[in-house]
Amino acid sequence: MTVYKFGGASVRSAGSFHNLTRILKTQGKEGQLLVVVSAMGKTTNALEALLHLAYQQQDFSSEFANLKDYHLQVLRELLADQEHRAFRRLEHLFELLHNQLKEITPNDNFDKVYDQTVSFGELFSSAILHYFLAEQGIHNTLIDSRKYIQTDSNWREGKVDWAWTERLLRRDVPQLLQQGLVVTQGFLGGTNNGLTTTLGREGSDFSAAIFAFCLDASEMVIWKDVAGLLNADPKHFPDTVRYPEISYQETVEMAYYGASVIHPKTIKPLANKKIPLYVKSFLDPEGEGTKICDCRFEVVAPAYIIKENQCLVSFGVKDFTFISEKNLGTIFNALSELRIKINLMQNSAISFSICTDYNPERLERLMQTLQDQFLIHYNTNLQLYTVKNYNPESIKRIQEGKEVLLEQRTRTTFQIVCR
Ligand SMILES: Nc1ncnc2c1ncn2[C@@H]1O[C@H](COP(=O)(O)OP(=O)(O)O)[C@@H](O)[C@H]1O
Ligand SMILES: N[C@@H](CC(=O)OP(=O)(O)O)C(=O)O
Repeated sequence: MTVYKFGGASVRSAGSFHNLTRILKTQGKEGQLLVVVSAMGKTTNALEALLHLAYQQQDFSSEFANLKDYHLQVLRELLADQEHRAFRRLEHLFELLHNQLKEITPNDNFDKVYDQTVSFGELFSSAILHYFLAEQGIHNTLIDSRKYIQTDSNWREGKVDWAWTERLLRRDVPQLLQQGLVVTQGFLGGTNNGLTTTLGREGSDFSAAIFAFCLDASEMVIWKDVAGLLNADPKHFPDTVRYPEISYQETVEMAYYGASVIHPKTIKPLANKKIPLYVKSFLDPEGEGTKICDCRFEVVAPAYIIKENQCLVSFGVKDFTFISEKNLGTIFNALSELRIKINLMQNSAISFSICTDYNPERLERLMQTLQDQFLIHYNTNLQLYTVKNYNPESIKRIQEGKEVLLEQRTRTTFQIVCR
């Protein structure tokens, strides 16, 4: 079987749903296909904004109405029968979202209500896709990924119970695939007591890889708005080159450093079973794209990766003793407790610095935890630039016009934290 993943950009309008259907009709492999879909366009951001308003007990009615209108309008454009039961289904889902938002109080665990709220984006899009494909003559079964991808209650980044997930998927999905296409949501999981979890922002690629792994897919395809995996984000670099074929290892490193085209957790399950991953363009479905597989191609072109919205935090000792392993242990424990991930780190005699994604709430809690023991300073609004397979020209290119706050290099990788 094959797994296809369509992200927000490929389902952002009625036209995109038509395009997706064309891809299924023309590119559809002989055999069985499971389609994983993300929330439409920027819906997850809109849901995050709604959640913040509700959490602060502010009025969210106009933002809610906008989101509902957007989805209903797409459905109206897709279905000729304006009385189709898909409308009732969508109305019902929005009612559930509204109830969820109304019940939120500032005392709730934010991360827990985040998952119960932000997950609606994929419930909306998958319902729309299910009804629309059926209308287009593509028989399909919609399954609820929250009932299959089992996680713990590590809200916003649920840890997958692989054995349980595999058992559930293998029990039900193979027979559904024999009857036709299976459609499901990316990004979502569920706990064993029926609560919703999410797998981390942009986690639908990872969802697709979980399905591919558990169902022994022969290949997985992620459909994007780019020609394949490129050596840089074309939104920031005008002269990119596409990798026709690249190894899992190169890709996982690029994803780790912040190449947002693939979620970093996607590669491991696929590599473990040597399932090839294709990155293809939904704008040019016939195009070759990129094959990511168990190969060892020499990568010649340097790869440029930018992580935005970075924060550089320095922990200094207060008494001129040197930074010790004990100090580092204290800092790492606090980071791990607060789920703050280090993107880059460096230590000197009397201080230790980390570069991390900027999250004001977590940073505030980090300060509270450690300020008695360390002098803590931080800078925000920074970027982390990484060049893999660098050469002197590529280093010059990324340093130009930047104020560099921290620099680090290995034999293959050059990184700067700058503004
Ligand atoms: N190395 C890269 N190669 C290709 N695209 C990249 C790369 N790095 C970042 N991108 C960006 O990733 C985007 C596609 O990923 P994303 O927006 O997450 O897709 P979706 O949400 O539709 O799954 C592209 O539009 C491009 O701007
Ligand atoms: N909708 C979720 C999950 C996701 O993966 O989306 P996309 O495939 O559009 O990046 C998010 O925006 O984080």
